[in-house]
Amino acid sequence: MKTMIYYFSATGNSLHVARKIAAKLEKCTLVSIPEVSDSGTIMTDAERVGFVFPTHYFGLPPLVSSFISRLKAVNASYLFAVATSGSNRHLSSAIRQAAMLLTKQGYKLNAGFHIDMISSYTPLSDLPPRDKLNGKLEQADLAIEKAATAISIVSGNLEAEHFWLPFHAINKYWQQKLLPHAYRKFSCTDACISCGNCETVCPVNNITLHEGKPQWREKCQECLACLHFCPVKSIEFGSHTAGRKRYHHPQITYNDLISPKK
Ligand SMILES: Cc1cc2nc3c(=O)[nH]c(=O)nc-3n(C[C@H](O)[C@H](O)[C@H](O)COP(=O)(O)O)c2cc1C
Repeated sequence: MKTMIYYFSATGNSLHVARKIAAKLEKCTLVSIPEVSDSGTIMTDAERVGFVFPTHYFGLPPLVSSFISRLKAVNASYLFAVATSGSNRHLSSAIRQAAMLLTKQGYKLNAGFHIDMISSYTPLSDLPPRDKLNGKLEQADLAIEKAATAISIVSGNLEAEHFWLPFHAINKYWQQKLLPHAYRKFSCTDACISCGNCETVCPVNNITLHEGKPQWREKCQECLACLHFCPVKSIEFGSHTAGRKRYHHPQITYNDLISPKK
């Protein structure tokens, strides 16, 4: 069964999940959503089509919603979505949102999974200590294995999202009212070594170096890849990230996340 998995990942959690699922399937291709986001309609003739993405503000990242709305999966008989997150699975509308977008396109979401991992949203809370972090990722690997098995046997397992409507509303508010101004909250300290990693790792090419220092424009998705992959921790977002740890999934590197076009 020909399979296509479209993923978006800023700090590697979702890419790790996408790779683990792909390893269980024959004839599976992984495609980075930002890589194809500039094209209009996205066509695929795969029979099994999946989406793997982080939960952003209790729902879908806008890049992912826009992508799903433009997909033409002409032969698809099984569609699945996997949302990675940093906290409790019930506080999300991501799978429901993906299902609604697909319904609008005339498709049915057959399976949806939440994988609790490590939160990349360090403006809210710092990372756990290393042993706790590793333990959480081990638990996540078990959940990924279960989801991958279900997907490999085309099981129709759609995980419930209780009270999804308020979270859907929060996600829309963030997308419409807060996200357009998010880029203004980034700053760069004197520790910056002008390496350009932030510019290269930004999935939407929203950062340029000006006199050696990063400048953020309006297209920001608030994914925080720039902050987490700065080798000298010189990038801050708002006033709470200073002194907090940086994160990427231990099995995913900076090179795995940068676009081959760069
Ligand atoms: C802007 C933003 C908002 C987030 N919102 C949530 C959230 O509402 N609930 C949650 O559990 N995790 C949230 N997270 C954490 C991510 O969903 C989680 O760390 C995810 O696995 C990151 O995936 P990635 O490494 O593939 O980017 C948020 C992260 C970011 C950057």
